Amino acid sequence: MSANWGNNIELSIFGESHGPAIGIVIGGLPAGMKLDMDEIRWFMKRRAPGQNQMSTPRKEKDEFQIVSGIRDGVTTGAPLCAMIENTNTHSKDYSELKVNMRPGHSDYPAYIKYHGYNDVRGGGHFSGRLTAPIVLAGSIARQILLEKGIIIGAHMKQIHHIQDCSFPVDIDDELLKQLSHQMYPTLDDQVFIKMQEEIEKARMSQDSVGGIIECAIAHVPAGIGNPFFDSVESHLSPLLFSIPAVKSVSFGSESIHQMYGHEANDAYYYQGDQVKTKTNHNGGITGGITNGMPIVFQVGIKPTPSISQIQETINVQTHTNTQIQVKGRHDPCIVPRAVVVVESMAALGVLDLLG
Ligand SMILES: Cc1cc2nc3c(=O)[nH]c(=O)nc-3n(C[C@H](O)[C@H](O)[C@H](O)COP(=O)(O)O)c2cc1C
Ligand SMILES: C=C(O[C@@H]1CC(C(=O)O)=C[C@@H](OP(=O)(O)O)[C@H]1O)C(=O)O
Repeated sequence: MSANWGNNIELSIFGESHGPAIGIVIGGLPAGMKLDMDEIRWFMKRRAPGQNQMSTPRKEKDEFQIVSGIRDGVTTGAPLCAMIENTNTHSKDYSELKVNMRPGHSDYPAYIKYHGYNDVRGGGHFSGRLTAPIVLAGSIARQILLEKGIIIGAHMKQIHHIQDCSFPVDIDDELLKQLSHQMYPTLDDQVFIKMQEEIEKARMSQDSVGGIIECAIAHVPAGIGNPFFDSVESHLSPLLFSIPAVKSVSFGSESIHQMYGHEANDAYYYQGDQVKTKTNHNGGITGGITNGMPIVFQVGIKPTPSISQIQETINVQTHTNTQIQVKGRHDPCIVPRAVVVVESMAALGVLDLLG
């Protein structure tokens, strides 16, 4: 298995959901950066499981230990290694899943690729739990980016059929800061209650729902990125697609393909010395290169695969068709906990792009 990424920074994640610990090694961080540990803890809390009925009941505090790369809270420039213990595993829930493959999860392809040696407990190395170290690394990246004036924020754009508004063209820094300090950010504050009801409805029917997260990265200067293979979209997408359960990534206005050219083209204008566009349907990127407007993208997340309804599947030991009823503790919807994961991946991607 390979779990490494990055050109200018280097990320390597490790661990399994039911192993002793999970963690990350980050190389290429600047030396002399004072880390705000309380802010890192806040972002970790936004993702942590077990906080209410919208989440898996598995309670994990997600306290972290930084074992290298900082001294007296300041980065030394050496690779930073951070670890998070797994403290609340119920591995018995997974005893049947070694042979009965969960539809929608990694079990069957992983069984084939790793000849049955892969750890299925809690999703093993495929687990959404591995996004905890990603949030940790992303929180550090955000602090470095903020020194350059770059601010990131995201909101729950859609849960099942319930929709929030889209980002306005002029995204206020205060709005992004406010979003990233909310546990479950939406632009329309009336919509969250409906989203919550939709998740609860799915949970009560032993089912799950998915949705869309929309993210904005403000103040990335114009001129970052390359044409073709290393366009900004090409650079951010692998990180976003590596979040478990992400099935789509799109940049700019979701409806751009339904527009006429005169609607899709973002008209330029000068505001003092600053070049801006009147609309931002291209999401701050044209020709693979940033144009100075906020980078805006949407990430589509599928419904959680592990649901407790009876489903059709196969038993790979007996080679028979069978049925499965998944036990254990699962998120009825991944979206609320994944907002900060998307923000974190965005931060890591932009930090790597800036070099
Ligand atoms: C934050 C987060 C939490 C998740 N929680 C669960 C869960 O409780 N149960 C589950 O079956 N999948 C959960 N997933 C999704 C699975 O890990 C994912 O669907 C699986 O690894 C298969 O990968 P794929 O959906 O990308 O194909 C979660 C993902 C994330 C990002
Ligand atoms: C623990 C987390 O989420 C887990 C992600 C997950 C999966 O299959 O992705 C399966 C569940 O694991 P378990 O059966 O051990 O409770 C979730 O609880 C977390 O995100 O921190």
